[in-house]
Amino acid sequence: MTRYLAAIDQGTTSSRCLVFDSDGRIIAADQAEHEQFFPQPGWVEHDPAEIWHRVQRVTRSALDQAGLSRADLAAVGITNQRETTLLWDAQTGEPVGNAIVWQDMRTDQLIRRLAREHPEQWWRERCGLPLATYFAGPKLRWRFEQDPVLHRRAEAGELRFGTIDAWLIWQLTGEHVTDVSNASRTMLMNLATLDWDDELLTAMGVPRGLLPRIVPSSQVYGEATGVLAGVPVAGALGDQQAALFGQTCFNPGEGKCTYGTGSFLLMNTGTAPVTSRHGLLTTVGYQIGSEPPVYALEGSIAITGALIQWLRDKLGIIEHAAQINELAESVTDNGGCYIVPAFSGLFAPHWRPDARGVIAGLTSYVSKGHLARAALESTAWQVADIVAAMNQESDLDLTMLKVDGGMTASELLLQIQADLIDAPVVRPTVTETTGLGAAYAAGLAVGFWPDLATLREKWQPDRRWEPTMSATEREAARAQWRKAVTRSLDWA
Ligand SMILES: Nc1ncnc2c1ncn2[C@@H]1O[C@H](COP(=O)(O)OP(=O)(O)O)[C@@H](O)[C@H]1O
Ligand SMILES: O=P(O)(O)OC[C@H](O)CO
Repeated sequence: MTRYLAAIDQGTTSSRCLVFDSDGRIIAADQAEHEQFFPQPGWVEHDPAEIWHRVQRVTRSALDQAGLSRADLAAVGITNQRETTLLWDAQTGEPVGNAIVWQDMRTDQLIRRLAREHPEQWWRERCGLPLATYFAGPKLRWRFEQDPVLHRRAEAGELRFGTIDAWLIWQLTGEHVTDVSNASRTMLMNLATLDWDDELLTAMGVPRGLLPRIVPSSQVYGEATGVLAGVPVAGALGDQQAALFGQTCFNPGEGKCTYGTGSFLLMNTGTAPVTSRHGLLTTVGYQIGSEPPVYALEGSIAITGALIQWLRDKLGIIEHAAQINELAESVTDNGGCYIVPAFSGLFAPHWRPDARGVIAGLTSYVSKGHLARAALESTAWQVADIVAAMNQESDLDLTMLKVDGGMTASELLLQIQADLIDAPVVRPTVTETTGLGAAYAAGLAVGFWPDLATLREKWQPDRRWEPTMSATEREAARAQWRKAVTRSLDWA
């Protein structure tokens, strides 16, 4: 009997496989990191073959841990780091070079050229995204400009393009498809038609024959071979959209923030896309089968947990990420110190590739405790800026923020967050919402769960943080934070 669902969560630093029971509880999980390649400053690459090996390994071992065989699985869902771009050979299936990761900034100059070819508004109207190094389309054009032979091969139909979802589905089933939430991050898909847009393809120099077929987020794409032989591959979502789904944000105005290496706040805006005027992205949230798509507004932040890793690995002021909290609790405030971790420029709502990190307000009074507190505050301030932009954007005010991701182990961070957004912050019992969302999408497609209402019933709060800070105190601190942000600009 098939009583379980598997989710493959292929993230920026690691790949996970999670096995869920019908109540949405995790019964087994395994995780493996893959190598990060930094061939030049600002460049980040992954080896697609290594990723596929890691995915197979964690899938096998999660099933072993649970004492299950693949016949026990009703379906598998895929969720993935988004925007990361790769090419493979259509015949052999071998990757052609490394994947260019979403954080990679090599397309900076190209982006400036693209901005001269078409104004910002032209891009936004079609794909809902600002021109930025972040997205897949510019990465693809960069590869073709660097290597005209590659471009000729693409035009001759010898290559396949995909984001990580498409790569994994291709490996598992041999189908060349991408889910609509991932496609909405390429700058190649038209947000209204949900098809590849001829004007965008011409602007990016991308031949249509290279591209996967765009499919709903919840649908059977094919049957797996190999490690999951016979299991329907039945759902795929970009990882942040999967977390939105796993947090059951099914109604307009419901939103979540996932705090990991970076942080990503998405708010469901319903079945019509909302064009951002305040530096957010318009993206597809999810699409269930033949139902209309659900859109979301997103604020993407490149560096949050990665700052804690930097304090650990490069400054050595802590040994383990969790120690940041003890250190931050050893002081009562930030001692006047603000950190703006613009290591890869600033993403939403600023979109400033020229920004670089700053520590502002240093005096000889500042201790490592103050730095630790400023580091947690920098995460909360960046998210608060997104919440402010979200609330300006539409009449769907976020009245409560659902949170998840590795950094939500920090209760201090979540209290600071509630204070800075002046709204409650709620952490659910299952914080692996990304994997859960992918499992939900796959489970709906095969009838394992009947409907969204059933999924919503499974969401349980674990803990809630209420704001305690006075408005005067918050606005004074916000003014300091904003000043620190201006100091980070126009550096690179
Ligand atoms: N107890 C903690 N307090 C604060 N930050 C933490 C804690 N534990 C982990 N982190 C941070 O959370 C991040 C890992 O979260 P995770 O959701 O696994 O990230 P990702 O999916 O992006 O790899 C790391 O950047 C780490 O610095
Ligand atoms: O893999 P994560 O969790 O760092 O998420 C990365 C995002 O999908 C980038 O858009």
